Amino acid sequence: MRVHVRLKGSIMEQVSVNLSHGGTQSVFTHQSEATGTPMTFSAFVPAHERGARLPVIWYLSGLTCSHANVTEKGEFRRLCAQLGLIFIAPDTSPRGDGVADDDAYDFGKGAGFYVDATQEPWRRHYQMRRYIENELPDLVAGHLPVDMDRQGITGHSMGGHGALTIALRNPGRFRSVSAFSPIVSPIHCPWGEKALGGYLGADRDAWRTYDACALIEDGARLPDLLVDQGEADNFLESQLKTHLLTELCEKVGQPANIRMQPGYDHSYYFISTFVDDHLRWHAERLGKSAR
Ligand SMILES: N[C@@H](CCC(=O)N[C@@H](CS)C(=O)NCC(=O)O)C(=O)O
Repeated sequence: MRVHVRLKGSIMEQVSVNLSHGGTQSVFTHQSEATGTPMTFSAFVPAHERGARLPVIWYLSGLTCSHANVTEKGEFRRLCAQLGLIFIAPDTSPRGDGVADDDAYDFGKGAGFYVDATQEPWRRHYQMRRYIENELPDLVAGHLPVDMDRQGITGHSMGGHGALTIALRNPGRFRSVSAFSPIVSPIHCPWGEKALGGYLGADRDAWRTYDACALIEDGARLPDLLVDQGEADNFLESQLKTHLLTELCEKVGQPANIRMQPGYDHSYYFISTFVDDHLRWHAERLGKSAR
């Protein structure tokens, strides 16, 4: 079934829709003004009464991912249906033949790092901050039954970095913030140095607004924070460096529940194990659904 939904002059195409746990799991595409490309995202909407508006969780994915990874492997739908949470999963970069790319998995397509690129050849299409912070919320608010006063944000790895930095830069927008194995300080790890250097140029001061630890050091705060991190994650020591966030939160009095989980790795087996905890944690802070 393909449905064209037209609103406010924009067209969002429903590429697929499947009934699941009584709600609808859809995939949508639309032409993005921010990236200048078609963009795809998935949306789970629980069963709800006509006219009801439900709280929304934004889930930002990690390196190499599209909307599909968490949609297929995240195991979030049963509890989202029970708790009445809409779950939105965007893509991680612009896509298409005319979009600049790199052979490496950690730069270019699938690795947008949720920044607005300023450098060539990236700046034309790699405008993921503007897309995630502004364009997609406006589109979703206009088309789906979301209550934009009850938003939570989470993400995995590069997407955990995205969730933390977007929440820190937009105080008051998100009532709940969490992350799975986030990159807590891209300024201090090879993935981040490569991406921020490539997309933003050599001036490291320009990177700080894309670094959760730097934003907290510069005074930004979250309502509170839940993080789960596997202790058997291959990327923990070299890239994720969870201890930097733990120590900083303690130092500046930022409330945070940062949990190290013995034996768990970086995969969706880990995420799907703890996703229920995160959804309940968000639901507690987003209040009861009106349904
Ligand atoms: N082993 C991966 C490294 C990248 C990776 O682990 N990506 C994580 C996010 S940082 C992921 O979610 N991958 C997709 C999946 O597991 O479905 C590769 O080289 O492609």
